[in-house]
Amino acid sequence: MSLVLEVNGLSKKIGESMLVNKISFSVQKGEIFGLLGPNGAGKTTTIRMLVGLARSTEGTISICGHDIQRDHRNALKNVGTIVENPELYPYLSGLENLRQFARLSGPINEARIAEIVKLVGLEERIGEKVKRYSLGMRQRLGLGQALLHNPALLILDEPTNGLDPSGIREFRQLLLNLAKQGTSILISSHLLAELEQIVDRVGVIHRGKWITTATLAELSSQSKFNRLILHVDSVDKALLCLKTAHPELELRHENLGQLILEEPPKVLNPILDSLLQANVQIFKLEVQKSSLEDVFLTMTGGPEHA
Ligand SMILES: Nc1ncnc2c1ncn2[C@@H]1O[C@H](COP(=O)(O)OP(=O)(O)OP(=O)(O)O)[C@@H](O)[C@H]1O
Repeated sequence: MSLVLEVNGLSKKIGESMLVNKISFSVQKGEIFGLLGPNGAGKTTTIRMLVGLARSTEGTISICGHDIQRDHRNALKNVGTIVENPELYPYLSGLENLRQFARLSGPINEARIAEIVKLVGLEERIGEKVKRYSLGMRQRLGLGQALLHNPALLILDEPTNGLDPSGIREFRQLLLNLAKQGTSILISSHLLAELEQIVDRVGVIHRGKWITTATLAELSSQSKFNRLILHVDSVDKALLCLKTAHPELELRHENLGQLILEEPPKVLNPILDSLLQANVQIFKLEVQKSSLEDVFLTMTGGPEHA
């Protein structure tokens, strides 16, 4: 598969701070790649370098084979972006905004504009002034602007910030459709849950350093804990029985009727046999693995502190 974006040893230093520290990753054609990291991790700084808004201190960025420093114009010709909020004129209609943007970004004809309006699902409202648009509609119009010149790579910095759940869902669907048609997408977020449903791979960044590049399945396989929850009629009876018969077990008792076994053994028969012999009624066995979010939090040093 061909590489649309290749980043090698990229750093950004301001004063004595390394905002981004020798990161390397790549994005393939038609891939949705999530750039994931807690607040202040260095996502925006990275993206600003990728779209030519900031200079790197060291390292290289290549977009569709063009080095961003040596061949700035050809590299950036292949990029569409919304960094922070899309820049829109509120007193112009959606269509006038697109036309204005088209004039600025090169020869783009009316047919392409109409195609974009359809693609971002704004046909019915495109004649209205943008100041009357909801945040979700503005975001879709911004996406339309970014796509007018049919870029191979779309770069989005936290694009669903502030959108309601239905706005997020629509936006997600749009991105999935674009990727299916071959557009590569780099999308940043500080929330794994926002990326989970669309990305092929994620790159985790923390304090400017690259932690890992992984598919969601690979991340999931790094789950740290595994627990078994036994739903029983009497936790006291079950606890007494298991502590005597299996003192090696790590048991916890949190909720009414539930006994928690951390890292249970592979074969459960001896445990269940002991409980049955002690006349404990077992209603349900529940297995819990650490979630992807837990894996991410572990990698980045626990929940964020504002
Ligand atoms: N111009 C600057 N000078 C010095 N430090 C900066 C500058 N811009 C950003 N920083 C710092 O660099 C770090 C990375 O910031 P960046 O905005 O790239 O993070 P982020 O991952 O995008 O976070 P968020 O999710 O909060 O937007 C932060 O600690 C930030 O305070």
